[in-house]
Amino acid sequence: MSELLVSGGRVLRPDLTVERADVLVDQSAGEILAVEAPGELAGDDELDASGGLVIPGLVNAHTHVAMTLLRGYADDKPLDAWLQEDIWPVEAELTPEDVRVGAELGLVEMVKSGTTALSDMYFHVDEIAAAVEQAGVRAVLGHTAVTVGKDDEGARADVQESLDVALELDGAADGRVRTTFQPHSLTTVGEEYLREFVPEAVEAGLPMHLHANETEAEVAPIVEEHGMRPLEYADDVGLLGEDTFLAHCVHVDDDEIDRLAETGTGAVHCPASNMKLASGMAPVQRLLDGGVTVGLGTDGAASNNDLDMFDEMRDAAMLGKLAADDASAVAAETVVRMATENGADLLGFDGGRIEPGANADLAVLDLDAPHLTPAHDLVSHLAYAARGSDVRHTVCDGAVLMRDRDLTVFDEAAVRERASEHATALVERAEES
Ligand SMILES: CSC[C@H]1O[C@@H](n2cnc3c(O)ncnc32)[C@H](O)[C@@H]1O
Ligand SMILES: [Zn+2]
Repeated sequence: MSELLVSGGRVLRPDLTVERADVLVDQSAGEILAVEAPGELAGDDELDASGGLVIPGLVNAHTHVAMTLLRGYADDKPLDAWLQEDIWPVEAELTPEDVRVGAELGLVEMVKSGTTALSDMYFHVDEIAAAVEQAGVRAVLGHTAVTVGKDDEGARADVQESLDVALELDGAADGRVRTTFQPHSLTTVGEEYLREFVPEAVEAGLPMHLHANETEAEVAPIVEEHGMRPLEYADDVGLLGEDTFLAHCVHVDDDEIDRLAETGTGAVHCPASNMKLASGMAPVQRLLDGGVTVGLGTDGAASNNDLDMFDEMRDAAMLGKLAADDASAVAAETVVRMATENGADLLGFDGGRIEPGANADLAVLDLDAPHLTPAHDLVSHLAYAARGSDVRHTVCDGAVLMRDRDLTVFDEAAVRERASEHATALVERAEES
């Protein structure tokens, strides 16, 4: 058994206290073995955490990792126009290789900013799974089905593919890949397909991940067509439950919050995307107070425009206060929990905390920086002051993915160069078509 010692630093404990301690990792089992006072433990290999803070690896609970190729391609538009005028036309030109390269770039960015787990919605999912396997992170993947604009045969094939991919890929990358059934949203997948396929997904035991209640504009057509609020409709077609999490949940009323809590359905807050697309302010504190598990996600790099979960924590805390008109809402501890244990809960991974028996998914933050001085409160720093670039080491499943900011899993320069080439060629193809 090979053991890794993360030594000399301070450790963020599950109760969000900070103590000086060393962390011993069983690299073959991918588990944390012990957290003990400095000097008590020894390992075969060592990661120097002196002057640093050991935190659980961050969990990006809603993203489209391959959309890094579209970073900065279309800005300053609301969701509907952004998708229909810009994003969907260029995505129609994406090749499997583009998706692989875009996913690699996104995973490089994630590992460099301390993210060790993600939940992704996209297509050409084999390519994303291959990139995840190489990156060494954990991921919940799936093929996202859209039926609007397709004939019945095309629509059914797309939803069937979502089921098939979820069943086939589950457990890939030595169990680091799990899967979800993914209707894109309540307005982009027709009712007949939801009524037919959702029970099949439930019967197969598949968790579900979809966009819901993201913009005001998508609520009215659902009420008009189905005579119910979106989440009443989602419940009616069988989408809500303990194995479902919904991205966004911006425009939810009190009854819908109760419904999420009663069914055990999770929510993923994506503050940067909601601000950039002017989708609205999610009632995060009300969701949490109502008993909903809320994780945190960046959404894709085309609506953010980065995949840095430290940014996301800061945005969530700031926007949460504005939404609640209360400076005590969505406090520092809350966003740290959202980005760690809540995200791990939603994704079904036994992580998000530094304690014996938990997955050995962690990041070491370098505190030796002007913007992290003085150190009155390190939880405050995580939420409000730290940046992804402060991460010194990243470990997932016991493996060191980044040591002293050098990636062990990818040739970063080569990934960036290939991604730039693919992004340029992709946009040229889209302009020609
Ligand atoms: C068909 S794969 C997933 C699909 O979702 C699109 N997407 C990216 N961000 C959002 C968002 O905030 N709301 C809805 N859909 C989004 C992405 O471009 C892919 O087409
Ligand atoms: Zn999304």
